[in-house]
Amino acid sequence: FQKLQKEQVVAGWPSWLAAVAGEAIKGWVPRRADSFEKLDKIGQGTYSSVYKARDRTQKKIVALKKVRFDSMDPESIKFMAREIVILRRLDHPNIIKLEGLVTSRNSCSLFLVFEYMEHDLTGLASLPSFKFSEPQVKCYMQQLLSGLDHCHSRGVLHRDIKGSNLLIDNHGILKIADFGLASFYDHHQSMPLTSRVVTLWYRPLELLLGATHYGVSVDLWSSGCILGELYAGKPIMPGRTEVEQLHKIFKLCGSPSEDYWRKSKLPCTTVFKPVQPYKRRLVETFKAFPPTAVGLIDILLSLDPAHRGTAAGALKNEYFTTKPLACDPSCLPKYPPSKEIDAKLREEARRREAGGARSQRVNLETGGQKLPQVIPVHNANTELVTSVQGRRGNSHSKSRSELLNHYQEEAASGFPIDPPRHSQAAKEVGKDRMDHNTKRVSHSGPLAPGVGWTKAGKKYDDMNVISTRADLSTLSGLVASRTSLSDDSRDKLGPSQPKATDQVAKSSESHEVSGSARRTYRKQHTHSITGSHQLEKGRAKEPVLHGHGFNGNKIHFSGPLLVPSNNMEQMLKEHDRRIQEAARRARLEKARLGQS
Ligand SMILES: Nc1ncnc2c1ncn2[C@@H]1O[C@H](COP(=O)(O)OP(=O)(O)OP(=O)(O)O)[C@@H](O)[C@H]1O
Repeated sequence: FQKLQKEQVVAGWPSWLAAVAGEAIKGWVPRRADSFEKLDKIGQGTYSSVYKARDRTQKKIVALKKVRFDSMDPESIKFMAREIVILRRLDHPNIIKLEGLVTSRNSCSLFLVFEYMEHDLTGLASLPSFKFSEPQVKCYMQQLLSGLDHCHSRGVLHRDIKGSNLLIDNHGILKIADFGLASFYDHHQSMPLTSRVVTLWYRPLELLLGATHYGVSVDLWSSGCILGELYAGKPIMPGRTEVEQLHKIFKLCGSPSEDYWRKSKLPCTTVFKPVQPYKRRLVETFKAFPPTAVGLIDILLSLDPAHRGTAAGALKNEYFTTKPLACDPSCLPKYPPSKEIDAKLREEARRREAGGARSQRVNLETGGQKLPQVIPVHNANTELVTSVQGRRGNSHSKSRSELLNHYQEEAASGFPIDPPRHSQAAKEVGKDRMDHNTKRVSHSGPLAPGVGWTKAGKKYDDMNVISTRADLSTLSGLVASRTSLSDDSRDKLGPSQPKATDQVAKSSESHEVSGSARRTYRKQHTHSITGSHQLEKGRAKEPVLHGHGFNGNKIHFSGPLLVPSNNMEQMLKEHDRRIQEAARRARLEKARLGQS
């Protein structure tokens, strides 16, 4: 082992990487930073900044993902390296290809080199002038499911399937990206995994109920949400909090059978089980969609994970065998470039945000025309970016720090790490990531305009038939929540980007449940709230679920754990009230900062 480590250092790898993540770099040599010319910043993730760059050696454009971690902390390195190990395990036309790593013996940073992808599904769906045709939706879904089938056949769960992680190149090829939350899994689901994965709107029931033994079905649920979204033109279950998400699932998919509740040993079932069952209304809600699409959505959004089938099975569904068939990717329209413009406008918005109330006044005075003056963009792209900016804001309640805390999962992943000696170290990593470094990002959002064949302009309501035409005005009201990032001065790939100072909404609390099921658990997650619902920077608490009170950061649950269904409505009202209260405080605070 030490010999291999030495060899890797000789090959040019930094010792901190070779020491703890040898498998991630095995057989590779690091690429030199000066063999790339950094162009635009095109993406900002929870644990990364992504740049468009020119590969001087290969003479092509690539994406460089600069991953953030603490090179002094082995756990942090191992966690980051898992993404690399997983990416290297995969090899499929519908999975993003990791082409190399950029670092050097004396460097503390690491860049992942990817093939460059011009678009993502969320961005394309946000194009106001485009509507996806049915063959096009089928084409994207086919590629998504093929990529997923490959992941699953190699023992990998993606665990964050959503439109912004589905990248699309200029030839119409879709590739699944962002394996930062991915994990290896065993088919028997014997090893526990964390339930704190998958962006909220795409998160299946069992994870919301705290499941720790799950499999490919979590990705299939997310795919069902994507399919529904592509037809509806908006996210089909856009919950703002976990409780609201559950409620949306119950209203659309019905509540689980008595048998499900009885058999499932999920931690939160007693808390969330409604007294009156909810009827499944999926078919009538989506009655404007083609029947075969509804049939597949119905399977993918099965409450029981076992009924969701497999990606391979979904590919054989009659949805794909009925005319109109999926088109060939090469037949898909060519879209205008958006990533750089998207990134520049985000940056511009950030600057304006940083300028506070004063610059807001300036924008008002100029009739909001400031942006196009700074960045000359094609009209269509201006619209595109507006809606893209909108759709990037979404409740993204994932916690990589919690993943980091989840040692069993690391073990299940097959990633070669030592068993934890003391869990506190990892907790500190998680804490550090949350508090000092990343604070997590809320991101991604709706896949905007739907296929658009019926009922234009119908108001969206969970219980109403969902319109198949997007209301873009609601989308552009979404606000992305971004992390405050510290730029690495050791970044050798060119001048560092200005610091992102977008608002971060963070929620962190521990719930203490008293009564027969007394237990304590911590959860930390981020909310990105739409429009005026921005949460204040700092700690915004989730609502009390059932007549319990806050005590500092703890919520004490006492009394019956069974929540009567009418309390769900009450609970949601309370949610809204708290969110609005937080938003009001945030506005006041912003105004105060603007004055000072
Ligand atoms: N190969 C690529 N080509 C073009 N753009 C890319 C590529 N990879 C990533 N991006 C852009 O960068 C963004 C962030 O990348 P990625 O999702 O991998 O990072 P992350 O830190 O894991 O983000 P997240 O917080 O969204 O999970 C993406 O949403 C995408 O827009």
